[in-house]
Amino acid sequence: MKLYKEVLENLNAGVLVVDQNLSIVFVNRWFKKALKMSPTDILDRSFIELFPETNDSRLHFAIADALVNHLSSLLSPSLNHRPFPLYKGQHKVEPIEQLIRILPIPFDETQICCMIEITDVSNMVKREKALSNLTKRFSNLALTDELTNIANRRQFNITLDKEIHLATRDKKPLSLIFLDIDFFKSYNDSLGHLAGDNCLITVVNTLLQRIRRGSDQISRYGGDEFCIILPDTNIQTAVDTAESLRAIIYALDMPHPKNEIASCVTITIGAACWDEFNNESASSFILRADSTLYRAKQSGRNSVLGHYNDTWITPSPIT
Ligand SMILES: Nc1nc2c(ncn2[C@@H]2O[C@H](COP(=O)(O)OP(=O)(O)OP(=O)(O)O)[C@@H](O)[C@H]2O)c(=O)[nH]1
Repeated sequence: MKLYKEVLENLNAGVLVVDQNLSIVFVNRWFKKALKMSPTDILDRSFIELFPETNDSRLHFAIADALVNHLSSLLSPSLNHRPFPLYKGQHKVEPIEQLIRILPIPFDETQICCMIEITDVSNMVKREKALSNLTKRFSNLALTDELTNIANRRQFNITLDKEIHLATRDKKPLSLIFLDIDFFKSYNDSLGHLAGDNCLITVVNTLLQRIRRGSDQISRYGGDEFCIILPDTNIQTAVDTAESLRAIIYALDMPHPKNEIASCVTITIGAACWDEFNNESASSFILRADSTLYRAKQSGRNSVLGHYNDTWITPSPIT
C-alpha cells in the first residue's frame, strides 16, 4: 500500500481519492499544486464541499458509479468542460483542460474507494482546436471564389442539390438566376484586366446589397457569369427580382467604353423556376436557366427573361 501511495504521489497527473462518504482520503502533489492548497485544507474534507461546482455533474455520477457499482469511467474534455477549477501559473488566467479517469480501488483494505485521476490535456486540446480551425479555413477556401469572396461553383452545386431536395420535400417553388456582364471581353480589352477584376467585385458587392434574404445564395459560376439560388420563389418573383438587379447595376453608371448597347456596364439575366412536375435534375435546371440567359443575350442584352413550364416570362410592368 505504501508503494502504491508513493507511485500516486509522484504521478505527473492529479490524483484524488474519496471514500464511501465522499471524504477526501488522499491527494497527490500535482493536485495540491494545481489547487494551490495545503494537504490540511484538503484531506478529510467533503468532496462536495470542496468542489461544489461538480454537484449533479457527470463527474459526480461517475464517482457514485465507482463507489456503488464498482464501475470505472473516462470523462473526455470535449463532453465534460473542465469539471475542476484548475489553472496554470500564479495568476489563474489559463484554465487546465482535463481528461478524467474514475476508478474504484481498494484503497484502505476495508472499503472500496474512488480514485479520480486528472490529466492535463491543454496542449492536446489546443492542437485539436488549431487543427479544426485549419480544416474550416481550408474547406472555406475550397468553396469560396478568391476574387469576389462569394461561393464558387463547387459550393453552388452543393447548395443547389440541397435546395432541390428541400423544394421537393416542402413542395415549395425554387428559382435560379443566371447573369452575365455584357461585352465583358471588350471591357477587359479596353480598360485592362485589373479594371475588369474591380468591375466584377463592384457588380458582386452591389448585387449582395440587394440580395438580403439569408436563404438566397449568390455564386460565381465562372468568368463573368454569376448565379443566384432563390428558394421559395416563383418565376414571376424571380424575374422581377432579376429586373431590379439589372436596374441597380445600370444605375451604377460604371463607364464601359466598348459596350455596344450602352455607355456603362450592363448585365443580362436569365431566370428559371424548377420544374417540380418532372422532378427536374440539377443539371437540366442549370441548363434551362443558362439557355434563358443566352436567349436574353440574343434578344438585345441589358435585359431579363424568365422560363417556366414551357413559357417565356418577362418582368412585371412598372406601376
Ligand atoms: N478581369 C477578369 N476577366 C475575366 C475573369 N474571368 C473571366 N474573365 C473574362 O471575361 C470575359 C468573358 O467574355 P465572354 O464570355 O466572351 O463574353 P462577353 O465579352 O461578356 O460577351 P457577352 O457575354 O456575349 O456579352 C473573357 O474575356 C474572360 O477572359 C476574371 O476573373 N477577371
